[in-house]
Amino acid sequence: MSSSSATSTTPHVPEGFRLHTENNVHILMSENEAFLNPVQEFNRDLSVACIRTWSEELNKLKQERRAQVSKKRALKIKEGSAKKRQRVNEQVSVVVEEKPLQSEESQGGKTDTDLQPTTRPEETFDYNFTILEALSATGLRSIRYAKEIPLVKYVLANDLSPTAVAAMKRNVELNGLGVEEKTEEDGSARKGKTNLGKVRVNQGDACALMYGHRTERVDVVDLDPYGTAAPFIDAAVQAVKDEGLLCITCTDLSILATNNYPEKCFSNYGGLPMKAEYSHEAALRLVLHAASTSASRYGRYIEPLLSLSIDFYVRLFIRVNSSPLQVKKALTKTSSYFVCTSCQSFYEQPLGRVIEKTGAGDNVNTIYKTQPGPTIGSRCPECDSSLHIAGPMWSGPIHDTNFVSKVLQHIEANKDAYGTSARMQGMLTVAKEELPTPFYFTPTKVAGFFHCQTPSLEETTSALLHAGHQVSRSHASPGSLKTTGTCEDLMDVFRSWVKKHPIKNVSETSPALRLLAKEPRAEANFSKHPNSVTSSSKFKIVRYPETPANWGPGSRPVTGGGNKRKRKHDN
Ligand SMILES: C[S@@+](CC[C@H](N)C(=O)[O-])C[C@H]1O[C@@H](n2cnc3c(N)ncnc32)[C@H](O)[C@@H]1O
Ligand SMILES: [Zn+2]
Repeated sequence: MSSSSATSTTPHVPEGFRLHTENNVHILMSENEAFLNPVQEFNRDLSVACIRTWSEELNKLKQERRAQVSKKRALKIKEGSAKKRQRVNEQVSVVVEEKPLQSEESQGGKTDTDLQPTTRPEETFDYNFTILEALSATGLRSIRYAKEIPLVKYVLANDLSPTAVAAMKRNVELNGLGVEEKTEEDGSARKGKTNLGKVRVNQGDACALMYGHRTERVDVVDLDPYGTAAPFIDAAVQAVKDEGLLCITCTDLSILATNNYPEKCFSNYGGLPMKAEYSHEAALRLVLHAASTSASRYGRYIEPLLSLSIDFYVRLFIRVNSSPLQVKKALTKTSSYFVCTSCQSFYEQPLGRVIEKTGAGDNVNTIYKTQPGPTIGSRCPECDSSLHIAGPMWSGPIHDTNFVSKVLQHIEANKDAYGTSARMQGMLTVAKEELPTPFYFTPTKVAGFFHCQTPSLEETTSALLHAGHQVSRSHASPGSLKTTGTCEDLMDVFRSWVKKHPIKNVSETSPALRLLAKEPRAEANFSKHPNSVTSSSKFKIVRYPETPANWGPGSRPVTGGGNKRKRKHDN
């Protein structure tokens, strides 16, 4: 069961409402009042697990730091009292040289240990943290955070729509999180006020609220809007504390992961999307780019902890910190890509580089330079087709393996706490092993470019491993592989494959012939490599589950201030 104190009894459902229950949180729904997408349970489960893991790690860190500070302070006091005693002794010995020094006991029974500050034992200190959910709708997510994450101090749940806010207040009460507030005038208790409890409801514009928290920052900001989160990112990166967590959902994959609206993608994320089977990873990198450039403006930088492409949306968990040095390095984690219009080979064009020069006295002078380019000619070296530009986008790692392992451990130990734990385990196991290098491919797709029979995942993996490259899966697509090899290395594997499995009936104009016009630099070895089975494929886990029922971002309710009809770009 959920780790929270759950409301176990089914509440009374007033006429005109229906009850939605997710993980012991009850939500009253009425027609067109506030938005709720049941398919997003996976998103909410994942968010509870990630925020909880992040908070427990931060708590440990704060406890360690506190213990160190107390230790140092105690040592200083000890040193101070020893010196003081020495000074007193010296004075005494000068005045009455023959008089022996007093023992500690005779100084009123005080010892060094007694002079230390009376600090609480470190294990009793817990860092209770705050969450700001900028776009809360029914409040389901905020209520789950408040009930299921032990270290939450309170959640600030906000929505622009008055009807959503009314629903939220009702749901907070329904789940036993409303508190009584004493009125200032007569001190009488009024039931139903929600601004002091564990979920504090606010009606207002998300950006206005977040900009209001620029000085008094919160620990976690969660953005789960309709469509794009882009208009909220600038305010969000400023509202979150150092070491804080920024959680972002974007459902506008028609913009982020296709080439249909490049102008819209550029205006929202500052980079261009790509048309390729790996465009969903590009979508993640474009959102990270938007977060990184926004953060940089305020002397802050991002560390992606987990970046997932799921069903019809992307969900990212990003740590935010301040450091002028790391801000400068953002340039070196940003690239554009040239993508072949036929065979989807990609060529990275990094934007910046760091040069470190050691000067006099071993002083290291760091200089930032632009990268030379172009890194590629105007045609694809593999098939001679034209190339399109994508990005700039984030080119650094998209997950923190250590963090993903911790989330996995938490889910494994709390399987019953989540409705979607099997799927979470599957996806995170793949994400944990994912190579940090950009993009993935599927043997099926590449075989399609060659018009050849498809080698199995094991054959493709083995050939790449035998050639000295690393291989992993990608969480973003079933049957996909990532490799440290170049696109030429991959194409050579397929050129070798075609020699063993010749193709027939290919038209003279087919790009397949152009791909085969190049000889492979070495003959690929398709025999089973001992490392070809990654641990994620050893487990019987749901790595790539079926598309859930009622799949999709859902549609907005038609009434209420912030709830307008769905726009063209919303999904
Ligand atoms: C997709 S729903 C949120 C779903 C919710 N996070 C969940 O997990 O169930 C988006 C919400 O954003 C609200 N909204 C839209 N624009 C807003 C703005 N500028 N400020 C605050 N809320 C806004 C809408 O009223 C809607 O309730
Ligand atoms: Zn090509």
